[in-house]
Amino acid sequence: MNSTATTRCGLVAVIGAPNAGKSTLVNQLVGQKVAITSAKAQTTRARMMGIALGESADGAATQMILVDTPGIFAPRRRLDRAMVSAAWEGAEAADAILLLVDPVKQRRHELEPLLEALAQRPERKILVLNKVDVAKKEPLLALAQELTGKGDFAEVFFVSALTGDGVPELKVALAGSMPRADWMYPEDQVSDASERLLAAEITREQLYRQLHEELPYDSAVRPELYRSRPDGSLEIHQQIVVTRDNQRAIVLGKGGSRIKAIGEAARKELCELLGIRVHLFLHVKVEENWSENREVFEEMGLDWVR
Ligand SMILES: Nc1nc2c(ncn2[C@@H]2O[C@H](COP(=O)(O)OP(=O)(O)OP(=O)(O)O)[C@@H](O)[C@H]2O)c(=O)[nH]1
Repeated sequence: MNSTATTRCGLVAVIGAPNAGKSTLVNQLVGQKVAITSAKAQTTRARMMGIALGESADGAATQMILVDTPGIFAPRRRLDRAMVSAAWEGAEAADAILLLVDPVKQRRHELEPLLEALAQRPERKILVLNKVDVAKKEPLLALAQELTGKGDFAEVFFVSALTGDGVPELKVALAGSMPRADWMYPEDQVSDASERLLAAEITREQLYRQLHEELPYDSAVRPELYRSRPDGSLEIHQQIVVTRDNQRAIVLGKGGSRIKAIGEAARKELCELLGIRVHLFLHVKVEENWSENREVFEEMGLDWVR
C-alpha cells in the first residue's frame, strides 16, 4: 500500500499577539493540554509543539504539527528578541501559517507590522478570529473584512478556542492544507516538548496564576533534576530564578506558604498529566542577570540570539 496516498502530514505555525489565545487553541486542536495558558501576556516562552490528528475533506488521515509560538511583539530586551526569533523560526518551513486574532483586545496598530511581515511569506495563510463567545458580531465582521483586505488569507475562520466552537471546521481546513505525506510521529504522541521542560512550564504557570501582578516577567523556572524512583514515582527538582531579594520573599510568602501552595498545585497537575506519583521540590534563587545567561536560556528551550 502506498501510504502517502491516504495520509497527510505538515507543519502549522500558530502566530498572534500575546494573549490572543494561541495556547488555548493548540490545546483544543490537539484535544488535550500540551501548552500552558494563563491570563497574563507572554506566557509562552519555549517553542512548544502540539500534534493534532484529523481528517481532511477528502478523507486523508492527517497529522498536523502545531508550532505554538511565543507572542510576536516589539522586541526590547534580549529575552524579548529571543522570543520573537523563536516565533518566526517556528514559521519557517511551515505548510500553513495561522494568524490568531483576539477581536476584543487586539490593538490594530500592533497588527500592522505583523501583516506586513506575513505578506512577504510564501506559505498558505489562514486568518482565525478567536473569542467569538465574547465578541460582538458587527465589529467582528468589520474586523474580518478589514484584515482580509490587508493580507492575502486563503481562508477566514471564527472560533472560540475556549469553548471549541468552530474549531472542528478549522481543523478540517488545516488538514486539507497539509501536503500528502507519511506521518512524522507515532499516533499517540501529542507533543515533542520533553517532560522535563513541560514540568517546568507547569510550575511557571502556577507562579503566574498565584502571584498575579506581583511577579515580574523576568523570572524563570529551571529544570534541575528529573528522575524515576524505584517505587515508580517521579522526583523533580526545579529552581525558580528571580532577579531581586524582595522577589524571593514574594515567591516564598509568609512562612513559606506561597511556594508551598505553588508546589502543591503544580505537583497535582503533573500527577494528573503523567499519571504517576510526583515529588516536586522547588528552590528559589536570586540571580540578578539570569536573562543574560546563555545556559539558562538553553535550559528553557530557547536559542541564544545576539
Ligand atoms: N472568552 C474567551 N477567552 C479565551 C478564548 N481563547 C483564549 N481565551 C483566554 O485568553 C487568555 C490567553 O490565552 P492563551 O492561550 O494563554 O494566549 P496565548 O496567545 O497563548 O498567549 P501568550 O502565551 O502570551 O502568547 C486566557 O485567559 C484564555 O483562557 C476564547 O475563545 N474565549
